[in-house]
Amino acid sequence: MSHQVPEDGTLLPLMEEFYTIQGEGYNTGKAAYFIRLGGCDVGCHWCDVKESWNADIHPLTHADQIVANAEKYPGKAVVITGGEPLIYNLDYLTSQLQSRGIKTFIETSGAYPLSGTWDWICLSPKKFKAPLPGIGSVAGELKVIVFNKSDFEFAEKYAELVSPECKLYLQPEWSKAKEVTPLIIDYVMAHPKWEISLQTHKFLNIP
Ligand SMILES: C[S@@+](CC[C@H](N)C(=O)[O-])C[C@H]1O[C@@H](n2cnc3c(N)ncnc32)[C@H](O)[C@@H]1O
Ligand SMILES: Nc1nc2[nH]cc(C(=O)O)c2c(=O)[nH]1
Ligand code: SF4
Ligand SMILES: [Mg+2]
Repeated sequence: MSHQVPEDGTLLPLMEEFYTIQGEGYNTGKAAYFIRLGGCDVGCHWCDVKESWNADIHPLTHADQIVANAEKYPGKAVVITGGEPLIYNLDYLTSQLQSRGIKTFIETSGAYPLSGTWDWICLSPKKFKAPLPGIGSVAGELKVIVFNKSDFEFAEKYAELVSPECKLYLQPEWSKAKEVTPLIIDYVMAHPKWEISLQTHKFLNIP
């Protein structure tokens, strides 16, 4: 049975939600409630959450319920991730969160139209399905995953498309970290507009 997700954004396929510490990028170290929506067709072969790809196995959940769950925690920030969260209309969910004083952060590939109102946008572009034009100018951070050395050139291409204030991160692909981390270290020292981002939650053994 395939989901019919209403276009008003009131029902969303929810894979999981958990309170943890943002492990990656600019907001690393901050407590946040994670909302992971199911569904993604970008197809990164190294994706660390392939269980999210099929939206149909994740229950349609009312956005009001998600907001009520998020509100229980003292950390007043949520990270909306997936899957690819921009497959869905996030206007209702984010406006409800913000009206309760909760900051809205998103992790996205940018491959779908931007919806929602955001306090922070992390754009992580992919070779497998390019971001739509426009999201670069509103991203607070660009976080490129480095799987091999061709990804440095890919990263520079997107660095030209983001705003001058956008933070620039290179993050090792987890399974290739042993090989690519030394390359990233050298690259950042030679091109210091870039910073390294590590998936610190995986070292801390937290979700
Ligand atoms: C699982 S994705 C979900 C959000 C969205 N689909 C995206 O790709 O930005 C969350 C973040 O994890 C990164 N990521 C996914 N698999 C990874 C891996 N194997 N190693 C390092 N980062 C990874 C993505 O690039 C993205 O920044
Ligand atoms: N702690 C923690 N930080 C994260 N930052 C981005 C994540 C994601 O999967 O989107 C993630 C995640 O899964 N856990
Ligand atoms: S876009 Fe994100 S969720 Fe989709 S396959 Fe790539 S890393 Fe995984
Ligand atoms: Mg993750």
